[in-house]
Order: sequence, then C-alpha cells, then structure tokens
Amino acid sequence: MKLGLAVLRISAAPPPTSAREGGGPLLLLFPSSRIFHCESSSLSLFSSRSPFRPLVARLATSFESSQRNSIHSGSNEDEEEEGDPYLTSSNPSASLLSLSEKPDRSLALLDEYELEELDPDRSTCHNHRSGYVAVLGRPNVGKSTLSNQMIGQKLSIVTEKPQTTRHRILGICSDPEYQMILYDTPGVIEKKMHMLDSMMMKNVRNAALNADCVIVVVDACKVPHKIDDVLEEGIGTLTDNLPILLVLNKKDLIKPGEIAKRLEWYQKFTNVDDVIPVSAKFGQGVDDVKDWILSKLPFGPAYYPKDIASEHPERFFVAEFVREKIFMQYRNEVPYACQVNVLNYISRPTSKDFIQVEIVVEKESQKIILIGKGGKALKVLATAARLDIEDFLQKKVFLEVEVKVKENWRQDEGLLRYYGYGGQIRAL
Ligand SMILES: Nc1nc2c(ncn2[C@@H]2O[C@H](COP(=O)(O)OP(=O)(O)OP(=O)(O)O)[C@@H](O)[C@H]2O)c(=O)[nH]1
Repeated sequence: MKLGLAVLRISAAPPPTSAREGGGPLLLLFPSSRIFHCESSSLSLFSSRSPFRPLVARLATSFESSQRNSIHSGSNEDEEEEGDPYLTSSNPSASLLSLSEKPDRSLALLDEYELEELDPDRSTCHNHRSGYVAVLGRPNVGKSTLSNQMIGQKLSIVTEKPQTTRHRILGICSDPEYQMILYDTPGVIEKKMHMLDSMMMKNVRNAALNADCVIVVVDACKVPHKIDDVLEEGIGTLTDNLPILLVLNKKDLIKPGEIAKRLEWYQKFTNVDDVIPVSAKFGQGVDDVKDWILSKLPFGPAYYPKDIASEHPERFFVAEFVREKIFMQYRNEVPYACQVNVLNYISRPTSKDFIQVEIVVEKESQKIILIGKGGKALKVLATAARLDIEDFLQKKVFLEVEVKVKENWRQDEGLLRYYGYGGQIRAL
C-alpha cells in the first residue's frame, strides 16, 4: 500500500480563534498519496493533553464526504430539497461520523504513527486481538458503570435514574496485546413512548451488527428473569452467531448464597454461553469479564490508535456532562424532556475556552423549572457541569447555558437525527 504523509486540520464551526494550547499540526499517515490540508482546526480533539483523539482517518473521510455533499447539493437543487434540511451546505458543522461503521483495520494500523508499532512485522498480529463488544441490558442494570470500569475512564454518564444513556457510546480499551471496543447502549425498553425511544432501540440493534461478542447485564437484586426481550431487541436474529456472556451485576447488594442461586438460575434458564457475577461499581469481577471478552475476540490488528478512549468528539462528552447534572438536579419528567446541544466550542489560547450550550425542553413549564427562581437553579446546574467538564478536559472553561423550548422534540424525526439519534453524530 502506498503511504502519504498528511497534515490534517479539520474545520469546526464556527472556526476557533486559534489552535488550542498544546495542539499543533497533526502528522498522519494515509493510505494514499493524497494530502489533506483543511483550513482551521479543532485541535481540541487532537490536543496532546486530551485522551480523546478521535480516529482522524474517519473524521477526514467524514469531512471529505461533507465537502462532497455540499458541492453536490449546490449543483443539484432537486436533490438538495429532498435531503435532510439539517444537513445542507448551509450548516457548516454537518460533518458526520457514522457510529455503525467499523473502521478499516489497516487505517488504524497506519494511524499509530507515533508508536513503534509501525514495525512491519506487526501486520501479522499473531498475538494481538481486537474486536467489538455490545453491552446490552434493561435500564439501570449498570451497563454504563461496567463499561466505564472496563475502559478505566468515565465515558458514559451514570445516575440512579433509568434510561440515562441515550446514545450508543463507543469506548475503547487498549493494551499492547489487545483492543476491545465497547458499545454501551441505551437500556432496552419494550414500551416505546416517543420516536426518541424507537430511535434509541434501533441504535441498540445496530451495536450488535458490529459485535464479535455480546454482554447482557442483569441486576442481581432483581428476581431472576428471562432475557429474551433484551436479546430480541438487541440482537434479533444474530443470536446463533454471537457468543453471549450474562453479567450478574450489583453482587455487592446481595448475600453470597443468593448469588450462587441466581447464577444457577441464569445458567439453567437462559441461552447464554457463560455467567459471571460482578460488582461494576466496586470493580469486582470486571477482570473476569475482560478475560472472557478477550477469549472471544478474533486475532488481528487494532482498529484505533492505542492512545484514544473514544471516537466521540469532546463536545459530545460536554453535552453528556450537562445532561448528567440535569438528571441529578431535577425530578420526575424534566430530565427526560431535556436535550443538550453544544452550539459553540471555541478554543482560546489566552483565555478560558468558551463553550455555549443549549438545553432544549418541550414545554414552557419545564423551562421555568430548569431556570428556577431568579435563575438560581440554572446557575447551580451550570456550575456543577462546568466543574466536571473542566475536570474532564483538564482546563478551565467558560460555560454559557441557555434554555429553549421546542415542542415535542422527542417526536420529531428530523430534529432527533440532527441531535445524533439517527446513528450519526456531528464529527466536530
Ligand atoms: N451497588 C451497586 N450499584 C451499582 C452497580 N453498578 C451500577 N450501580 C448503580 O446503578 C445505577 C444505574 O447504573 P448505570 O450504569 O447508569 O446503569 P445503566 O444500565 O447504564 O442505565 P441506563 O442508562 O438506564 O441504561 C447507578 O446508580 C449506579 O451507581 C453495582 O455493581 N453495585
């Protein structure tokens, strides 16, 4: 394969005032002699201090395709009219990253330019395993807690409320010997109240399409139950081909004798390959789960550079942190009626980064609750979110939060796709 050396800078909207501290031109090896040199940058994604350097090759492809789309739609009015109104060339941030495509392993191999792994012998990968794992289960069973533990970093927000996870979150756990790519998925629900629920469940299913093995998490505190609903919703007809592990989570909350009984029940009455009891919250049994996954992953090179933990951009996690705080601070229906969008993310080398966030709610009454008397509640929320975001980004930020009403956004397919529930998120 012919290699090309590229300097990649992908533009974000609006363009940052300048490159972020600690960033710099990024040298990449591409599997062609073509040179990418796109103006401006969102070097926040590639900052040497950030662990979240998304798979640049995919972003480049995504950027390239959005460029192609703009040119194409500009030359063909009919097609532009038929297209998604949110993704036209007038929306410069329409660079999309598909969450259902597996990246090309050979590209990931080349991306590891920084590492000695460019050693040509590595392509044989006799001892290296890599693959995808779908983490499925009903709401609130501890899927996100388990995924975070395995990755060793908080990528998915965790609250005591069910259905916190809305997106399929891809987390990458790497070691010199392996790379496991985990899809933390929204909890499987049978009753779909909104279009949002249906789209979330479709994303659960798509996670299994890529999977080399599946983990079904159940809550050890609950009376043992069949997991057919989870398998049907999450895997569909793929059941025969995929190794399945049942993780009996929250074992810290029940007596050892009870754990043994539950293990026996699940081994007897579910059609899974193995059952492992864990306490995801306290990290007990998590290594056993990892060992099981490793035994099921195929041999082959890594899909992603070894030093990244996710391919979601930083702005995705910023929005998730705000959403987590909403779940923690507000009650009843309000958190479920909220959608958080990052409108602006501007890196400023001489002052704090500027992040502008909107919280979309469905009703004026929800907006009033969110803001609180004299804006107090919103201020508490923004402060709590900012502290977590700063901790995550390892730098100070200026966070501006506004609340908007969009009636029935949970039923609006176009908006839902724009918000990233259609299996594609904005890359930058
Ligand atoms: N005691 C105990 N609590 C746990 C354990 N794992 C998760 N939890 C708690 O269970 C609640 C739900 O955990 P999550 O990880 O958000 O569950 P989830 O399955 O991802 O939830 P959804 O977003 O509804 O899909 C949180 O309050 C966690 O702290 C565990 O091993 N032991």
